[in-house]
Amino acid sequence: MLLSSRSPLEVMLDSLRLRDNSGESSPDLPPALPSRPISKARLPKRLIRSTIAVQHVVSCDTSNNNEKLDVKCSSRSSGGGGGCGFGRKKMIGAAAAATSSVSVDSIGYFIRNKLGVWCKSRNDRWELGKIESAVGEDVTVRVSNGNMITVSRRELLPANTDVLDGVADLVELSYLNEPSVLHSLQYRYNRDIIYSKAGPVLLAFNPFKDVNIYGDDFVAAYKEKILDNPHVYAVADAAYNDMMKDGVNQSIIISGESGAGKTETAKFAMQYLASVKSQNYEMKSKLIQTSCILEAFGNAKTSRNWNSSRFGKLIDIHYSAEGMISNACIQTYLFEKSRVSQICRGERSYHVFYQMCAGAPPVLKDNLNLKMSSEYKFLNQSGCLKINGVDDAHNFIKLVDAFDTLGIHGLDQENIFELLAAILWLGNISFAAIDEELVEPVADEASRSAARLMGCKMDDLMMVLSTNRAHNMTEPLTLQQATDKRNTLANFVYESLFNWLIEEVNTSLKGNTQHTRHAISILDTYGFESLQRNSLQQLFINYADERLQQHFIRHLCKLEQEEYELEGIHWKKVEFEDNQECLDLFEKKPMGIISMLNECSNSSIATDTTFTEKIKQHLSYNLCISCEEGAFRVRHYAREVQYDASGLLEKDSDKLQFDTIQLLSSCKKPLNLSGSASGVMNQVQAAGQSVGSKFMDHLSKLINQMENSKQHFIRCIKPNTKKLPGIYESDIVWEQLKCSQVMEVMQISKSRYPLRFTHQEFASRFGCLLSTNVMCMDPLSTSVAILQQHRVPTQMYQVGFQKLFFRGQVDALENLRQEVLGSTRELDNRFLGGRVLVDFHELKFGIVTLQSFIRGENARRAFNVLKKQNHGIALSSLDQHMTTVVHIQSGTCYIKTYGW
Ligand SMILES: Nc1ncnc2c1ncn2[C@@H]1O[C@H](COP(=O)(O)OP(=O)(O)OP(=O)(O)O)[C@@H](O)[C@H]1O
Repeated sequence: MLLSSRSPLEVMLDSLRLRDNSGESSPDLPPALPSRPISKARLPKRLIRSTIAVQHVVSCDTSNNNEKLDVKCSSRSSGGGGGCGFGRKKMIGAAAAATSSVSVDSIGYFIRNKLGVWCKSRNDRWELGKIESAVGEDVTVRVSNGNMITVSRRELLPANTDVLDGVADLVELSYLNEPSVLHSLQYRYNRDIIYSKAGPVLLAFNPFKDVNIYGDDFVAAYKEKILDNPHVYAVADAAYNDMMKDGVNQSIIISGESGAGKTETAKFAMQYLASVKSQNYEMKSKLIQTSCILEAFGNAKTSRNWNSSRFGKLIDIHYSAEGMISNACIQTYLFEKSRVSQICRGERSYHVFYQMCAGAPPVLKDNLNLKMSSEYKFLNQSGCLKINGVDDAHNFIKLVDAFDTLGIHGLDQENIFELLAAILWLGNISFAAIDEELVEPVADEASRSAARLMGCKMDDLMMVLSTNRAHNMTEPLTLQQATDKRNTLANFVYESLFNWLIEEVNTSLKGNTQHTRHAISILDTYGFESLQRNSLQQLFINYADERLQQHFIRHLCKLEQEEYELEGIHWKKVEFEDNQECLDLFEKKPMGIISMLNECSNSSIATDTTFTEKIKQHLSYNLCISCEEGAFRVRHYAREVQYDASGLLEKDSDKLQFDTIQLLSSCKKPLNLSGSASGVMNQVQAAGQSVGSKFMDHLSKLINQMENSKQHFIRCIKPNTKKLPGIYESDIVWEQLKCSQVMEVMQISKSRYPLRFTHQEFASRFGCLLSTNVMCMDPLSTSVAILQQHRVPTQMYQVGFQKLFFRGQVDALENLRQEVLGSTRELDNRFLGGRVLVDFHELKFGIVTLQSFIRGENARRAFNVLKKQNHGIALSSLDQHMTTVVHIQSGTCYIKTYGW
């Protein structure tokens, strides 16, 4: 009767307790609870002898009788019969038995006890249900809608108890299986709780709606620790506090698919970091306004996201020693310039074009000869000019405000808009046939406006668009060549404008570099892309994504486990998929994709076909690549993508024709177009570096910068492909969790030891907690003595060759240490206080004694003088009188000093 009212968790805990007590392995074992590796601590010999059996109290408060289970751990912790020797890979005896029982994820226990399970239904969906009966391999389950289904026991997974529904950190789930994790996340998502922790990673679900959890009040609540549930503000707060406390640079790495919410998350993190301390108002508003400019010029509507960032960015916010923002800097990479002249159906070019056409005031429109967006070919080619719910005209006003805040004023703004209009007019330049194949540009409103707005001669522009001039030879152009040349020119002008703007924004954010101490960097990466036609841009985006994924698993899966292995502590290795092979495909020198691409784009005889042949010849050993006619497929960690080889080399070499550079150099507009043209020429042509190899260098610098900082990871998740609120598509979510190896990271975190000290560090930090004199002991003996004296449960730590690893309990030791140090300080103060008082009295006594002697001496001298003057008149009576006065004076001084 009593048992029937108990929760399944309680039943399981009881069963575990009974098993532990009896020391036998029951056939009715529950499946693995969170694994608790056994301590490896071996007591140094000296301590083994002297230590009385240490009792580790394992609290099992969940049992009905509230009984405490006292496990005598002296043999375990002393490394005796249990074989728990310190610092070697050992799992013999009790420890080994524990491990094997932990690894048996027996569903049998759930079946026998008719507990809650997840079962895979016929449509391949996980359903929650209760075991009804079992015959052989077949198990009948009553699912949540009341229906009975019969499945094989292999298609069952243990379910967590209801109390664990919607836990803030998924690592707290007893069973970390696919349906349990998905269920927990859905539970939270349905309640608009979009942030959850997956161990060290923050999972951020895109709500596709306003969830009212941002703004000054929330910033204040996280700052003052009134709120501490998972949130991007909490991550930013941790980064800020770690920077201030440890004096180490921090980075917040935000990743996820396109449209998962990276840019929004980065904005919220920046908002918090700009407000965390009452910052300089000007710097704060400048920082916040940069997003408006970056989004107008670098974001566009794509099929996956109406506000997709078409560049990667790293924002460094530098702080002074007092925690005030001193300056900031933005680095961008892989800007998608081809979007200026080519857009897929249903997508848009950069927002700023539409904003200007919709919102420019009449005077500016006249000056630019500006038409509606529908009249420009670069904009109308995709059949999409508007975005639902977005007011381009209003955003234009916000853009101008942002320019003003960042100090980009009057003439510069005019020049920016002139270049934007020039690009639109360039797109409208048409070509007329001069013979069957060759063409020349038409001298009309479009070419006139483009030349005027760029500040070059119309004839020069016409000449560049009708011929190729090289080595004193002039060749007329075909329609395709002329169109490509025009588009390359437009793309280049826009990219130069974008780079110029980033420089201006950085100048404005320069602030006070002298007081800079440390920085927090926010990395908002490109999301993985797989389009219908994938070319160079997608190849590099996906390579960058692959690189960052390697960084993610290296930090959260590889390094952690390698350290445990190196230190020889007990650790059950969590297998994860390493994408190193795919990365080698790109990075290997001299025969990786990027090096080969670089070599081919610098060669005058290489073609796209010879490039793919080269790939086939040199990389076919790598299982992550396969070649086809005019294309190759790469098996990325996220999914397989087919890349079209045509045009790859040209895009990678990114060369401007010589006459185009000359034309740009002659432009009168001051936004450094000519400078950019020669700059590009110098970088690309002189150094012989292709876009790909430049990007690879840039990316490795970026990764190095992050390696040298403390890292905080945020993984953004797209809950559905419809981009709508309230829809949770489990398979879409699972795909993202699986690809990014979040499940493996959680499994590692579940049993990881987040705190670690070298023996030396631990001994010197907590040595003050030992009651006996330990000065002669080595650091390991001291450390173990501290752990034993303070009864730190063995499942809370492990002792490695050089380090101690902790899962917790260090806070308690730290508090004790503070108490001990606090009372020592008080004693010191008391002692010092008494000492000062004694010193004061001694000094005072000296001064007063000196004073009395001086006064006495003065009086004696005055008496002698008086005696001589009165020639012995009443000499004896006077003599007696003076002597009495002097004695009285000296006596008074003595009494003043010492009292009676
Ligand atoms: N926390 C949030 N609250 C409200 N809406 C959000 C949030 N995060 C994302 N969104 C919505 O989702 C859209 C897409 O988000 P965002 O642009 O940040 O995605 P992304 O991952 O940066 O995509 P891309 O890689 O294409 O740039 C946003 O424009 C916004 O409408």
